[in-house]
Amino acid sequence: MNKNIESLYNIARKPVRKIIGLMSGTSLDGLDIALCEISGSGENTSVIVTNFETSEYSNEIKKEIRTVFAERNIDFQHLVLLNEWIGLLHAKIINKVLLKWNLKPSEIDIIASHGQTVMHIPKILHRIDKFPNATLQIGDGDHIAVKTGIITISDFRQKHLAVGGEGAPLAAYGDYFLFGKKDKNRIMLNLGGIANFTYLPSTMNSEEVFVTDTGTGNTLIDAFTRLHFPQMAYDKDAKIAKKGQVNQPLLSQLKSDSFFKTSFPKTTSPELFNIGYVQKSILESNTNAISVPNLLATLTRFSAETIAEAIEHAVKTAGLNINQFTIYVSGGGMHNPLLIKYLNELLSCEFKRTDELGISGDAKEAVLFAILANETLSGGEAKFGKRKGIPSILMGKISFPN
Ligand SMILES: Nc1ncnc2c1ncn2[C@@H]1O[C@H](COP(=O)(O)OP(=O)(O)OP(=O)(O)O)[C@@H](O)[C@H]1O
Ligand SMILES: CC(=O)N[C@H]1[C@@H]2OC[C@@H](O2)[C@@H](O)[C@@H]1O[C@H](C)C(=O)O
Repeated sequence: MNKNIESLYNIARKPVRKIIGLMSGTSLDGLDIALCEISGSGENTSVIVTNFETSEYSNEIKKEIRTVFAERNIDFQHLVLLNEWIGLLHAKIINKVLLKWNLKPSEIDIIASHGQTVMHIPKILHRIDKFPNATLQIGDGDHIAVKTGIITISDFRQKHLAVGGEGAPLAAYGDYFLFGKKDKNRIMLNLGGIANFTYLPSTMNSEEVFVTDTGTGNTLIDAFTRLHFPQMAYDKDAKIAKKGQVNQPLLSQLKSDSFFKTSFPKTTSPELFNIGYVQKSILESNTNAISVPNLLATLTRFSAETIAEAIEHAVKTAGLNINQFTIYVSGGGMHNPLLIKYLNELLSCEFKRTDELGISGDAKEAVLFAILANETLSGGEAKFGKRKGIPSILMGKISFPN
């Protein structure tokens, strides 16, 4: 037997697997690295996150990615170069972090790499009949495997597309395995660049579980902060937005896009929610004179209202009331006090962070990819029915170090 297949077989049979989950999201803030000790699979999965770190991207890295990120007209050579460069970069970051954590690569079983999304275009975004839903994550897994010496599972989203999904959100699988609990109605709300939530009903019926994006989370707030204050990555602690007032005509215009009327599950990306989207809404609502604090307050309210309305809709459709739920928040937006204040005003239920369930909200997405890799290796029993958004499939491609 090929030695790599033998290692894979042995890892799959281990009682506890050490899996590094990697996530670099749409905010381009850095690479999240979560070292997880995972045992079991499916509903019997349990995880201990032993180490977590975000390796901040330098301005050079952010600039390189932004030249292609969500852009329709790019230098094609640059994209091809970045695919290799990001793979090498992620491998270098892992090797450095392992040294810092005093761990040898041979102590790690698997790396689960999400890669860097550069374009996410479901049919509702590209609207070209003959083409399917599409998404692209770059940073090839082979580079990571070869440069770290660790078997790497990557490119999770393509399988979801192959069975008719939109390639995202994938959070529901891990959310259900880790946080689903009989007799507890839970919403797992991730406030990333794009916001999404997983609906976990107290029945624990996997066929009722679903996940959907709701629209923008932090991406527009970040984009306009950077546009007006190029030295700032984001509006830390909402210092600027807190000084502003919500502009109602602009808010109504922002909320008028057909995305918000599309049924669940749905996904979106900065291909839709970008600076141009807001500038068009400003023109159409005749609010050109809006101040920067008022604009940031309005964009924050836009995120909050669209999230709250999507959650209310899901809960009402199930014949339940929001006060029967606890919302567990994760993602960088949980640190934005104005966004959290608005969400609290709009949704009359208990809010907590996923930290209270044992997984830090900053680490959650990286952990979720470790869970997907664990399923690919040792799971595959969980059944979610035949629904489009959460098909019962295993995802990821396997790269061997040699
Ligand atoms: N102290 C803070 N105050 C306000 N906003 C914050 C704070 N800390 C983090 N954020 C927000 O969180 C963002 C980073 O979030 P996160 O790392 O979850 O994004 P991501 O993983 O790239 O997103 P996605 O889930 O869409 O892929 C920052 O760009 C900023 O908008
Ligand atoms: C294509 C892509 O990278 N989508 C991300 C992004 O960030 C949040 C939201 O948009 C979500 O759909 C997804 O990531 C999470 C991890 C997911 O798939 O569940």
